[in-house]
Amino acid sequence: MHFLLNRARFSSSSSSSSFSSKLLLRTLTTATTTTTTTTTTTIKHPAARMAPVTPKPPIVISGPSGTGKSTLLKRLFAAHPGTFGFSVSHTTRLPRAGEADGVEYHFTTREAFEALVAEGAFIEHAQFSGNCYGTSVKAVKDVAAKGLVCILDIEMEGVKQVKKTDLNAKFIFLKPPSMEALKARLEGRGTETPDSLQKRLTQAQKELEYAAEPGAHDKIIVNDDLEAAYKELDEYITALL
Ligand SMILES: Nc1ncnc2c1ncn2[C@@H]1O[C@H](COP(=O)(O)OP(=O)(O)OP(=O)(O)O)[C@@H](O)[C@H]1O
Repeated sequence: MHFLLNRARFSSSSSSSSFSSKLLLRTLTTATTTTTTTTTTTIKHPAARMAPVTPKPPIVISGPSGTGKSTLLKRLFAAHPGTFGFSVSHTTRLPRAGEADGVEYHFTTREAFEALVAEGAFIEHAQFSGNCYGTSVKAVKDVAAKGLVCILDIEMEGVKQVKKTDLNAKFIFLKPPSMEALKARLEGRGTETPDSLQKRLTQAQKELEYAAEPGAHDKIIVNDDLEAAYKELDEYITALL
């Protein structure tokens, strides 16, 4: 549940109140699903002779709580309007007034939700305030199918789950300059109790150890100077696009 709550905090500072945006699962792709085989064997229309568009991979950004993921992603989204798409999460909670199935969420029963869990449909799922929430692999692919790029802002366990899927994601790790700086940022954000601060710092240590494993991530960015970190992130993602 820890990582989902993190996303909830992110969302509270964003314009949307839906859980789907809290998870920040967004598909970054410009592609259709046309394959090379199809285009070389069946095309007749001139447009179809063009080189097939390569699907852009979802981009997973992870890093300890307080390292600056939300800060950098907000800036990235603002700088590239129309590039990123939001995935729609599943939830067992009832729709609120104005919420439509398939828009804010895929509203589902607990039985249906558990069936999806059993078949391994979710990248991550958790309970929050008595309701289940989950982000499915299909939800990420659905955004990609709309011609948008997906960013998944998740923690270490989510990263490991994504690696088990066929999403072919790219993994960026945002690293704090030091544990002291991380602690200062979390304290400065004013969102933590002494207990939650300690939990986040303990978890941060685990994330840093995982990130040190060879091949855990495709790109590691140290968020020391915010401008420099943003530039590095923007350049890396732009190159992927
Ligand atoms: N390079 C930086 N230098 C100093 N402060 C920073 C820097 N980057 C982010 N911050 C500040 O650190 C705090 C934590 O950043 P942010 O909330 O973006 O972290 P996060 O990784 O999204 O955390 P969580 O995973 O808990 O959502 C914020 O108050 C932010 O303004």
